Amino acid sequence: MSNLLHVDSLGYDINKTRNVFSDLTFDVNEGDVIVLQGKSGAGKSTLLKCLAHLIEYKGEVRYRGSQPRAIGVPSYRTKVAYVPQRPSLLPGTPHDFLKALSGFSSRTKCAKRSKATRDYADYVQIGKAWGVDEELWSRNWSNLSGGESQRISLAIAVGLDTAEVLLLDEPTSALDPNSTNLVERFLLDEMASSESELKAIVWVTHSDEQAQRVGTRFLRITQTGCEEERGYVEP
Ligand SMILES: Nc1ncnc2c1ncn2[C@@H]1O[C@H](COP(=O)(O)OP(=O)(O)OP(=O)(O)O)[C@@H](O)[C@H]1O
Repeated sequence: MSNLLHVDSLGYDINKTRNVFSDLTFDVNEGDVIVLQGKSGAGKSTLLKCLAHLIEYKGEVRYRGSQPRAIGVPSYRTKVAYVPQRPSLLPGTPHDFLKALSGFSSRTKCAKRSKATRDYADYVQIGKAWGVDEELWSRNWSNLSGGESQRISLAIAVGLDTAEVLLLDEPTSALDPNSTNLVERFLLDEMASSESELKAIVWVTHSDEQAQRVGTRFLRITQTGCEEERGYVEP
């Protein structure tokens, strides 16, 4: 299986003083669903942000052998995409957001099946499969529930279909068991489909059951490094 991300001696300090983690070295390969483990505050969300090149870090991350800056950070982020646990409060509606996103040239260039220009209806369809009513796409983000905005953000990330690696931060934390099941199934089907760009997921979850259902690898991070576990272990 080909290597997608190589993470070498990655470290993150808050304000250059407090060390959150250091010396994280691991690979993300095609077919991996890596469940990130670590106690609360260990830096799981921070690690995802580093991998998405959203915050400054020490060490190196390479995507298919190249550094994000060499690829161009906006293009890199279309290939290695971060979906936050709680979408930051965006202006306007999800529909407005999609229109703005579709206009970014980095996305248009990367789209294999012209999904950057795919119909609004296609995204709505993905959302519908997860129980998101069409009407919600035209509602202001600020008036959506946590679970609604979480599913819509994920539907947008998956629908764009430019990312080979998705970085998911507790993607179903606000969902009921049925919606959780639908989202998990959809993501694993996308991973298995040769039509989809998606080739690997780094997944943060606090659910033991979910970790067992979706994980193919289990990586524990600590302040001083990371290690592979045989399965999910409660922090
Ligand atoms: N901007 C920031 N300023 C100060 N401290 C921060 C900042 N961002 C994160 N931290 C701290 O860094 C540490 C790692 O946070 P992070 O959210 O990555 O942990 P986590 O493992 O995802 O936690 P949880 O499992 O509770 O979601 C925490 O101690 C957090 O308080």
